[in-house]
Amino acid sequence: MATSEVNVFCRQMSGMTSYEGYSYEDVSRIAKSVLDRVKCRPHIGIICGSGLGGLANMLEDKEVILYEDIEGFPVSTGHINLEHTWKPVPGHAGQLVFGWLHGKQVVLMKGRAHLYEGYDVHKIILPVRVMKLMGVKMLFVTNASGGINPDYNVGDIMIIKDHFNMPGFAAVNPLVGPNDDRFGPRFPPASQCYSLRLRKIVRSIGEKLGMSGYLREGVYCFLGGPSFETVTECRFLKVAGVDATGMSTVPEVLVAGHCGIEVCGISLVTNKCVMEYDSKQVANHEEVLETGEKRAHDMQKLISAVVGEL
Ligand SMILES: O=P(O)(O)O[C@@H]1C[C@H](O)[C@@H](CO)O1
Ligand code: HPA
Repeated sequence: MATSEVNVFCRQMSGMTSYEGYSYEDVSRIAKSVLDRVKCRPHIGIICGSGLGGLANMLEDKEVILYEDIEGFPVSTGHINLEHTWKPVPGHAGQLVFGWLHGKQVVLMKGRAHLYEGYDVHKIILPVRVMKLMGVKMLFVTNASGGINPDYNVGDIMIIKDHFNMPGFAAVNPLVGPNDDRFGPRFPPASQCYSLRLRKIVRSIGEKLGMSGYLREGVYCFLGGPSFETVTECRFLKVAGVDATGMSTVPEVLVAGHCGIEVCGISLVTNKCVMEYDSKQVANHEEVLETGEKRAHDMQKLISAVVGEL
């Protein structure tokens, strides 16, 4: 039985109607069609969060493919503004950029899709499985987040040591659906998603680069968005042991871990979450982008130095 037939069978058996995943054969075809268009053979993948795509400028011998030219790739949905004009989500371009970084072949995602755009979680993670079948062994995932930990400051760089998959409580998990063992096991562990080896390298290089004052290690929480959190939600996350919260990353990390890619997650704390009921402070995407711009250079310096060390 072909995998696509297995998928149909599983759906019929379980009464599922909403599974929108891609079969192993689909992903193989897409990976091959991408590799056919570039010379690069990447071993390292990088996913750039809001405002952090500037890392692409550091690549040499760049080759760029637009997401819209790749079968199945999610494109940024944007929004209609008050002049009734369509605008892409600021900070989220849609380019797959191949090239060399410190002598290593890398593939970089400039922009990613999010649940809040309306995409099914299986669509969001397609690029990670495509990376796997292109030969990627290590993945760096970055994002912008709001600081929950009261000791954190705007501009802090947090090495992710663990995550809290809040939508996972309602079975919003990219591994829901028929499992194909060629990707990974049915019931994968999630307690070691973030490589201790890579965390140590990032920390030691960050220290050498003089970043100790704003380099942290903590827990990232994934929420669906697009609304920022209420005060009560932020207080709940603090009690749960969360240090910073955002709207991405966890689906990609779960899928990378499932298929044996070593993962490193780095989060830029772009704003402080509102923890007081009578506060006049409000979270907003402009602040996220502004902090992203200010710290983009440091984030790029850190990731490129780590890649150089590998
Ligand atoms: O792709 P990331 O997680 O960096 O994007 C962040 C989270 C939301 O999409 C948006 C909120 O400002 O930026
Ligand atoms: O405060 C925030 N909350 C959720 N997502 C975010 N992304 C950047 N900042 C935030």
